[in-house]
Amino acid sequence: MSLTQPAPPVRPRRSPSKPLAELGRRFGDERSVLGSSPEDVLIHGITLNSATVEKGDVFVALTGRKQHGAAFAADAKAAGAVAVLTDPAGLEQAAATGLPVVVHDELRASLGAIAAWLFDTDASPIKLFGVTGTNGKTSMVHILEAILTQAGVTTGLSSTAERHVDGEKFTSGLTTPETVDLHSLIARWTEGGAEAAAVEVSAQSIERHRIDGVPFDVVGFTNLTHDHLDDYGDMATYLEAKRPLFRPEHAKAAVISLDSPAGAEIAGTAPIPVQTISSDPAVAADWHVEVTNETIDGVSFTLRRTVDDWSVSSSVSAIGSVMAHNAGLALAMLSLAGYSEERLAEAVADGIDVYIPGRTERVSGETGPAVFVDFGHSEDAFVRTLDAVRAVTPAGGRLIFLFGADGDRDKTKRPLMSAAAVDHSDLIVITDHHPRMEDPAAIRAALLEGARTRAAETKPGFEIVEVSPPEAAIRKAVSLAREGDSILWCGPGHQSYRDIAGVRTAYSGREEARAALREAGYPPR
Ligand SMILES: CC(=O)N[C@H]1[C@@H](OP(=O)(O)OP(=O)(O)OC[C@H]2O[C@@H](n3ccc(=O)[nH]c3=O)[C@H](O)[C@@H]2O)O[C@H](CO)[C@@H](O)[C@@H]1O[C@H](C)C(=O)N[C@@H](C)C(=O)N[C@H](CCC(=O)O)C(=O)O
Ligand SMILES: Nc1ncnc2c1ncn2[C@@H]1O[C@H](COP(=O)(O)OP(=O)(O)OP(=O)(O)O)[C@@H](O)[C@H]1O
Repeated sequence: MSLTQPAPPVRPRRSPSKPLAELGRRFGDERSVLGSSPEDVLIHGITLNSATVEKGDVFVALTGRKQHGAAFAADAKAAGAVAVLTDPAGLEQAAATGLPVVVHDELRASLGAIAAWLFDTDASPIKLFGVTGTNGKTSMVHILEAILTQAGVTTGLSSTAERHVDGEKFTSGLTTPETVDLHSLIARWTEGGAEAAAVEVSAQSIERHRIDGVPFDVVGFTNLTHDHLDDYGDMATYLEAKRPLFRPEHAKAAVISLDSPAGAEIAGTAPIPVQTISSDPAVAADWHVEVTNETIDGVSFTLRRTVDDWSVSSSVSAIGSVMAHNAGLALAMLSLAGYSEERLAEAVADGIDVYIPGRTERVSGETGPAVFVDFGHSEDAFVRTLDAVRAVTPAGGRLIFLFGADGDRDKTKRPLMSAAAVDHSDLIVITDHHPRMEDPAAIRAALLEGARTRAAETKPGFEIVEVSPPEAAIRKAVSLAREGDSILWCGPGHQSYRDIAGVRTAYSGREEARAALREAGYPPR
């Protein structure tokens, strides 16, 4: 796949086949132009992007932020589209192609119903799990998948990192696919015989109608902490963007973590059955998670249900107490969905064996410093992952922290990220991440200022190094580290590119870290 093209949606192998006339009747208005024999035109797929059109598709031309999709209707026709579905603003350009055009006033808000009709999503027997929250969504859906697989359940997954179908892995574009792509994915899971699927649900996807018409059985809430304020302005607005997931039109029931203040707010107001979970024994909740051991290979925990004192002890092969909490939340969601306690306990009796791509992922081998690559890009994620790595760093070992910040994203979090870095590590290396259209030196300068201010206040003499580009920064971090030290690199996670001035350049933080270790004489994992 090209780095600049959208990831192609996952489609069912047996394409749907529905008459254009029915699409027009159900969803079009009087301005629609269906041509002379719409009963004979069959729709076999649907897409929002001209670059991913296949023969027989209806092309959805939406009003975008930058442009109108109808500008690409001719490209869609050339690629095999048989009709265009658009809003009134797109009608003229769409009709100019000579293709039949179905017009709908509130197009984005009706795409869920349209996709559910085309893919028969309502008839899918799959148990659907959705997870939202600022941090932990990707980790959660991979943990849900791991537990279900260990319980013998055939499973699908949709995360920021990957989509999983029938044992096959597909590249993700958006965290939560566009509406029509999500319904298409559910159709593919259904066709492959999946019994359950776990879907990561971003706040952006809720408000942009991407999960419309998707009947979640149980949804989970991890936390709400400072991020995305470029999109939402303040935390109250950000919370409002998450809230609709916990309404009957989207979900039948929910498990909500009380570990951030927004949890109690959502749990107290959600008009669906809700259970709560906390890692604080002093907080009243339906479930409690207690961490019992942390090692470099993972974390052990006990999950206990308040009502009957039922408990299960297990471990998860990912480091940090947050991963124990994520595993507890996942088990509580599965229990609420109807999986029996016996089945769940048996599934996790030998631990939860999960690989979460680029989340506190260890890339170092048996010798040299322990090196972890992570996707964290917020203050809370920094604190949690730094503490997780600290807990598995041998006594006397230093924790070296390498990080950058996203360009063109919430700038207000930069000083907070730097302060967290100073507070929770022993030495920091500031570098670049995705500068996007910003000047990378200016982003580093903001991070440096935040770090120097915090260090001057609380840790005089604290060592701060600035190195650009990140390929050089990770080598610098490795050169500074000794046996027994740990290096945590937050930012690149699972990704295989960097966005520099709007151009995606091939690049993998995990591979750069492995190369840096190899060059230093430490065979990596
Ligand atoms: C702000 C936002 O949500 N933007 C989304 C939106 O883009 P847009 O409105 O700017 O689209 P546009 O470029 O004006 O184009 C208009 C229409 O023309 C179509 N088009 C465009 C070009 C072309 O060659 N052919 C074509 O058909 C586009 O598909 C689109 O439908 O519609 C596009 C097509 O579906 C999305 O790819 C794009 O997501 C962008 C990539 C994005 O970054 N979204 C972020 C905010 C997002 O949703 N993030 C969350 C996760 C956040 C997190 O947890 O960190 C997510 O769920 O991924
Ligand atoms: N429950 C949690 N609470 C706080 N931090 C967490 C939690 N689970 C994972 N993290 C950390 O948060 C960061 C992001 O993790 P993850 O990718 O699972 O979350 P996410 O919600 O999918 O984020 P994104 O939307 O950015 O992909 C990582 O640093 C990870 O180690």
